[in-house]
Amino acid sequence: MNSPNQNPEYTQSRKADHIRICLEEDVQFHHVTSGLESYKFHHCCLPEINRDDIDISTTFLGKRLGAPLLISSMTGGTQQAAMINQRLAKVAQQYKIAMGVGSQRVAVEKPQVADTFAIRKYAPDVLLFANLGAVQLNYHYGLDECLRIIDILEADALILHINPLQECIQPNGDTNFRGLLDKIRFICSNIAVPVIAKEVGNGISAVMAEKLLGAGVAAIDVAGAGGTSWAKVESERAENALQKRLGRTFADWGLPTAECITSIRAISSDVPLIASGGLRDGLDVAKSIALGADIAGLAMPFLQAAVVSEAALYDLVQVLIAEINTVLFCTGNSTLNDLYKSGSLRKKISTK
Ligand SMILES: NC(=O)C1=CN([C@@H]2O[C@H](COP(=O)(O)OP(=O)(O)OC[C@H]3O[C@@H](n4cnc5c(N)ncnc54)[C@H](OP(=O)(O)O)[C@@H]3O)[C@@H](O)[C@H]2O)C=CC1
Ligand SMILES: Cc1cc2nc3c(=O)[nH]c(=O)nc-3n(C[C@H](O)[C@H](O)[C@H](O)COP(=O)(O)O)c2cc1C
Ligand SMILES: C=C(C)CCOP(=O)(O)OP(=O)(O)O
Ligand SMILES: [Mg+2]
Repeated sequence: MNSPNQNPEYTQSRKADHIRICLEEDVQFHHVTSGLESYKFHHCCLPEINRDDIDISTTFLGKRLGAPLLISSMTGGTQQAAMINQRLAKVAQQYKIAMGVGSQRVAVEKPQVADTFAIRKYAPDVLLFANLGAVQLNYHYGLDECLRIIDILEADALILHINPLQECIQPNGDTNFRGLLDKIRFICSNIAVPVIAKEVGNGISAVMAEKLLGAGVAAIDVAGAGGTSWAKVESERAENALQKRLGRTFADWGLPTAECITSIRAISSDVPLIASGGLRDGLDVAKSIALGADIAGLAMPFLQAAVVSEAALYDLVQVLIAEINTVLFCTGNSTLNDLYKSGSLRKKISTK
């Protein structure tokens, strides 16, 4: 008999739990922040540019984006998830921003739900990321499964998410992480699309980024601490007091997003770098870019808008774009590259 964590119905119901818990419970970090609030842009009173001339387009992994934004990997596998993915894909296409889907393990275990991830038809021009837990490579998954999930999405890249803390708290979580770097290396050298290594809200350090890049990973999504806490989410799913307590104890564990961005950019000037984890507005996005990220991902804000309506998603992206443009205007920069090079972002002196 299958253990619960290899049971397709169990995986599918976990996907539904994740959406419900994220929307209904307070699962944000409380005591650790993204670190972005410690930075402030230096205001420029005379920008000497026309706001209409500002250009926030960029290129990531060879594809042109209208703005440096990513809808972070979230969902798939249920009817509600299909609706969410469809809405997200349409807004991504409208604004030419990047998008990831949630872990496609459920589609491997239960092929009937593969179509809940099949969003290419709604987003023909969008940079799309497939998604799988790296740990599955220790649980009978290999090249075939990776190729299958890339194919479902006609994805431009494959995200391997790395989530040791979440798997520790998750009832029946997959916690054998032994030897994964070599398995990631094998996948990287045997598939045609780039592989992105991504955490889920606890951050990737410079040391680990270096190892992952050495294994052939093409890009890093830091998914740092300060936003959605997956220890809290899984603690809400706890089946006993120990699991509940474990989730509480580690609710605020991880490396803040700002720290991950600066430390990884310091060891590599050219690694394609995604900032995410606790980014909540266009100011956070602009700060991330100024710190060295190429694009910035948000999960929770997109989920909250997606369950309201497609119109709410259009509103959200418009606001994010207006906020990024306003930062560029009020710092006197016309492009994202100018912003990065300008030194407009300063670390605030602690007043404590
Ligand atoms: N670490 C955690 O995850 C904790 C979560 N909680 C949850 O908060 C709710 C209310 O708690 P209660 O005991 O009535 O007391 P309070 O709401 O008065 O909070 C007591 C302490 O817990 C912190 N806290 C409250 N909510 C959270 C949260 N969601 N995440 C992290 N820290 C939090 C508060 O810090 P601040 O207000 O500065 O964030 C405060 O220091 C309960 O649902 C409880 O499960 C409670 C304690 C710890
Ligand atoms: C409902 C939901 C489901 C998620 N599922 C996945 C997933 O399957 N794979 C993954 O890599 N990350 C997943 N994430 C994590 C996000 O991509 C992101 O790394 C994390 O939530 C931190 O970003 P945030 O603070 O903007 O929410 C999920 C997030 C949400 C809100
Ligand atoms: C939800 C997040 C943040 C990552 C994936 O969680 P799961 O552990 O539920 O994903 P799979 O095992 O189904 O890949
Ligand atoms: Mg998992």
